[in-house]
Amino acid sequence: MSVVILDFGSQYTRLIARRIRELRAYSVILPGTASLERIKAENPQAIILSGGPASVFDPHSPRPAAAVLEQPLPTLGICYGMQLMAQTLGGKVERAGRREYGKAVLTQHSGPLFAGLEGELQMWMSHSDAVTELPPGWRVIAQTEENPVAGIASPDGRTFGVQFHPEVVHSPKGMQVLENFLELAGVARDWTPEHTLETLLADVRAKVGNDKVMLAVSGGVDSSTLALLLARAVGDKLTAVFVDHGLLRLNERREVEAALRPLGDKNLRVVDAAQEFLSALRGVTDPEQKRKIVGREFIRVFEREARALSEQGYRWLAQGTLYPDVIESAGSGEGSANIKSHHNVGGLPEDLKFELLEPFRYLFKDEVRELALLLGLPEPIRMRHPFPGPGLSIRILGEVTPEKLDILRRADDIFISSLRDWNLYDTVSQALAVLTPLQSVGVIGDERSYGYVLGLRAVSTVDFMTADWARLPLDFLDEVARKITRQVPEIGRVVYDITSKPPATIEWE
Ligand SMILES: Nc1ncnc2c1ncn2[C@@H]1O[C@H](COP(=O)(O)OP(=O)(O)OP(=O)(O)O)[C@@H](O)[C@H]1O
Ligand SMILES: O=c1[nH]c(=O)c2[nH+]cn([C@@H]3O[C@H](COP(=O)(O)O)[C@@H](O)[C@H]3O)c2[nH]1
Ligand SMILES: NC(=O)CC[C@H](N)C(=O)O
Ligand SMILES: [Mg+2]
Repeated sequence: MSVVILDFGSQYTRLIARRIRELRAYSVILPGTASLERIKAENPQAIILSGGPASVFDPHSPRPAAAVLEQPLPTLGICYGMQLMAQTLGGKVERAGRREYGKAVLTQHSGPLFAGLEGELQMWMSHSDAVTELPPGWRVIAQTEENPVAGIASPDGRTFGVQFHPEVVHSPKGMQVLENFLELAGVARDWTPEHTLETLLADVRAKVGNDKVMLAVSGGVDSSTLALLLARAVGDKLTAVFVDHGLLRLNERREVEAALRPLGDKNLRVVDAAQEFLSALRGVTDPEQKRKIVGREFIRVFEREARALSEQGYRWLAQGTLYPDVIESAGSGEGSANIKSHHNVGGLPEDLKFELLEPFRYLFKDEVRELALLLGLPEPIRMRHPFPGPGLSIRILGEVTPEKLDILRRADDIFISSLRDWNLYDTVSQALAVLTPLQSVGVIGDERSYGYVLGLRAVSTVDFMTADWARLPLDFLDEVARKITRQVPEIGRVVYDITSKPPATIEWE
């Protein structure tokens, strides 16, 4: 039993799948052009047509097989999906007089798709085409000020189209719309994180067979959860490698080694590669170049270890890659833009000798944390703030030098330990310090000083795709700034970053 999501290239297709999982239903994403037989093979109870960048006027735009829209299963078309439905079934789509982008308000809505939702509803829109005539017998079920056809229902009341995107967080009641659709369609709601875990275990076993797996493990939640999953799936075919690239935080290597000890000495390798990383980064200031260098150096270390450890070599390199890493690196194959090359995706060298094993590639951080709970990952690692693979190299703006690493380590440690002392660590999703190349003038003991500007950043977020800056108490920030300028004399000024994502990202590079 499943919900089949037909993908027409929307940025949000994976988000639709994620929402369906959150509603405890099982979903499968297929290409928008999949045949009806292929769809039927998934035993669907309902179908969702995603949005997409194409326009239904374009003769080359992707279309569902003709029979798909004529079959009787309950279907929800979102944006481009709704436009496809309307056009194919005898209605009309036209270029809208005014585009709708961003927040829109449904001034009117009616019927079971909006059950439990009263009054005006804010929904996120992103379209320039609009349905202007309905297929015979269909009804309008939602309108905005700009758009008289923001939602439509079929004559049998089981198939719907919505011009807005119920799957994004900026549609605060969008989940209710999706849930209503699943209810109306009678979709089974018994898909739990336990099921996800079983599916991942089975997939890994089927893929790996008798081959050996090298796991890149960082002590972060994603790769540590993956370590437990792989240990369960493939047992002693697994070797975990933790790389100390010289870009770790104060005491981090010791802490990570202690945390990973349960994997067993035999299955864990800690590699000191600081010299290689630092010399490869020498003189480099461009953020993308730094990321690519780190990505390449990581792989060179894994290749070397693989050769040293086993004659037959390792076929698989496992990484704790998540979907946001993939989207931001434009590796999703869905036409999204390159925001930054995550070292583990867009930063990989082209001549990679491993096959990648990335079971979490389509999951989001909070979903991995759910799996971590099931697998018994200790709480401090499960709730640890993320720390990017390129480490402090992307938190030192400009060139990375040993001196700057030392300054940043001491400052970062004061910030993070103060968060713990004030019991604030768990109230934010991620916190970090950034060393800028700026220097500014100050006065200490009547003398002029000239020190670096340090940025502090703390954010709250669920999926790390969007984030808001954390409203940390002013007394806390005051204490941290005093401590840092007192204990790290190279820093002359401390600033707090009050930018959300978007428009900024969480890291500064
Ligand atoms: N120092 C490291 N040694 C070995 N592998 C690493 C290291 N840092 C990162 N990686 C690999 O890169 C992947 C992506 O890093 P990322 O920081 O996003 O995930 P994580 O460290 O597992 O979790 P978190 O996001 O909580 O830090 C990791 O899952 C891991 O496979
Ligand atoms: O392993 C990683 N390799 C990378 O290259 C990388 N870049 C960003 N991040 C982390 O991803 C999340 C979103 O970050 P941004 O808002 O800065 O894009 C935040 O949690 C970042 O810390 C990375 N993690
Ligand atoms: N987000 C979408 O699905 C957009 C659909 C179509 N490209 C439009 O502009 O209307
Ligand atoms: Mg990490």
